[in-house]
Amino acid sequence: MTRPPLLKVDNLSKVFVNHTGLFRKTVKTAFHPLCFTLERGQTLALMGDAGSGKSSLAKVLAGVLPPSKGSIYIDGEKIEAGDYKKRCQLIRMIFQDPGTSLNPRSRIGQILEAPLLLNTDLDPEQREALVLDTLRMVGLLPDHYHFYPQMISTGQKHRVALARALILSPNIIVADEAISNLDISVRSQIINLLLSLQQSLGLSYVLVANDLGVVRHISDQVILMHEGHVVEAGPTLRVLNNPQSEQAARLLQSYNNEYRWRPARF
Ligand SMILES: Nc1ncnc2c1ncn2[C@@H]1O[C@H](COP(=O)(O)OP(=O)(O)OP(=O)(O)O)[C@@H](O)[C@H]1O
Repeated sequence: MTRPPLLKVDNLSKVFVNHTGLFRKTVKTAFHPLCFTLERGQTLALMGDAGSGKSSLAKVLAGVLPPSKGSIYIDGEKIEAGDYKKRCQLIRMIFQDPGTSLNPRSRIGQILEAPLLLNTDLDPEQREALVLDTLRMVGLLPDHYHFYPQMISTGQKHRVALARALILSPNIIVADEAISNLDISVRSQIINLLLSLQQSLGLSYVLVANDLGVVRHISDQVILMHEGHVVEAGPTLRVLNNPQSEQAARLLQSYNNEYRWRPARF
């Protein structure tokens, strides 16, 4: 029997309904029904112009937002919307600005311990050992356990955010433009770290990306979005080098104009 894909998304959609008065509401479709699969150890980049639905899709995948319709399967098993405990052991999210998503009043050790307290039965010693291992895995020192977020650099904050996502050993990490605002050298270090973790742990990534250089360098598949619709999807090099529609070509052209990043070696 063939193994199911690691991630299968089936007719997933998101509509925001906001009540603006007693009998009034606004309805906004963030993304229309879409389907895709992602294999183990592979990276999918979500690209598209502002408001095309990338962040909403990332949040629905990670369980931060409930879907309006459709299903998500991991390893062939359907993930139910309310099953947070199971979902966060399979799929974890790094938010748009990891710097501000770290509580300034908590030490790094406490920040990393929090998901373990909520989701595992590990005792304090086991939790501390796992936190220290995870700090090491992302290139931080045991001493960082006692630091507060404001005592470390932006690049180190990104490493902490990555450690927090990794600590429950998920199969998939979803990152919402988590690397786009970094300066070039820090960005290269984080990208290299993501790639080496992917190789050693067999992780899969779904990355909301706004830089063609990054997408070309790290992703295997791309989904191009516009106004909540998938304009084009497929293997990265095929989509970037040979877009099949005028709309996809136009979208890529706008990224070309903003091209900023090239892989660098450290
Ligand atoms: N909570 C919300 N309530 C209502 N509409 C929303 C909400 N969040 C997002 N939207 C709308 O859904 C659409 C998709 O937004 P989303 O943030 O997913 O797009 P995006 O591609 O990530 O954009 P950006 O690159 O600017 O972050 C937009 O029109 C946005 O205004």
